[in-house]
Amino acid sequence: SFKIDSVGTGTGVLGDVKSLNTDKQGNTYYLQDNTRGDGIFTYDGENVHQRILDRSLRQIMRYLPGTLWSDSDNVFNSSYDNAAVDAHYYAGLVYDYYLEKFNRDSFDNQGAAIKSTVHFGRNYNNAGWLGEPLNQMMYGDGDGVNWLPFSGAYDVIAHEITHAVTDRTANLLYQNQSGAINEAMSDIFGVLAENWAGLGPDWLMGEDIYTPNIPGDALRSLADPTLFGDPDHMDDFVQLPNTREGDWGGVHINSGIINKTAYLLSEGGNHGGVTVNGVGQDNMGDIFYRSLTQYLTESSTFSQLRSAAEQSATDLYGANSSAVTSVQQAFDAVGIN
Ligand SMILES: CCC(=O)Oc1c(C)cccc1C(=O)O
Ligand SMILES: [Ca+2]
Ligand SMILES: [Zn+2]
Repeated sequence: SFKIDSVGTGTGVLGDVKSLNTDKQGNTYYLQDNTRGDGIFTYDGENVHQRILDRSLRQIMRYLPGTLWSDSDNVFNSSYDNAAVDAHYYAGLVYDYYLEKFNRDSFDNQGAAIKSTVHFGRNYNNAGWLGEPLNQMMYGDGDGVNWLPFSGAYDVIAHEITHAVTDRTANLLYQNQSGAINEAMSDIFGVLAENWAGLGPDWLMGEDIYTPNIPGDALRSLADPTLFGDPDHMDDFVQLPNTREGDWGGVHINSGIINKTAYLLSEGGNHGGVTVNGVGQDNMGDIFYRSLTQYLTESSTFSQLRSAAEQSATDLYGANSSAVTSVQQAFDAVGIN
């Protein structure tokens, strides 16, 4: 069918109004943005019962991606619209971030369509990137106490899309140290994208949707992971079983050590008895992006990330550059050799 670009408006999870690229077919408007790559598509998961989600991915796949989001007047201002508005708008902004900062055309660098399903499950406290064969994001509505709808936070959406970037590049195995690097990459580019978009600047993850009744907290902090119980040094690496209950070896926990490394490399500081001279957010982002896309592999360890970052800084700024020294300082500060 022919694509008819149109521009609507919508109200997000936090009540902010934003313009949306939509597709007009007849007298119906769809959350289909034809202006970026092969398109950005937002679907309604219709709150298919939680029971289904607790079953296998096979069960879930029968219900995804759901129904392409439609509207009669191109004004997406009902409360049920809020999660879809943000999923659509922020996915576009993440597409723009990767294109502008790294000249990367969508997560596969070939303009892949970015698909998201909102209202996934019932009061579902979860968000995620569903890889092959679905290749899409899913966002739960949250329970309203611990979480607001997950697409309401730009850093969360950038976190999820970065999982797709990782899958198509280093493809870091989602367990133990490689999994913690996988998680840290999503947190790092989640924060960098949010700061780039002027929606920060902070070094927190998920602060806009986490515990709406408690101000100032977040899911994770990159500046000080220990604020929310995560380690910031190898001495405190948490050994957990490689099981769902063990967070696959603590991928969302030990990521704090790599998150701290990235924060120190960017902002500088004293940690673990080491002084780090910061290189700034842009240079840190370039070093981690090059590490992720040129040097890391699916089984990379923290130590191999250090080598990748040193090599990336050498490629970008020269062997004797201060940036290479800063990389060494940052990894020394968290005890990664
Ligand atoms: C900040 C985004 C995040 O961590 O999302 C997840 C949640 C809320 C639960 C389970 C997995 C993830 C993830 O994407 O790693
Ligand atoms: Ca944030
Ligand atoms: Zn993640």
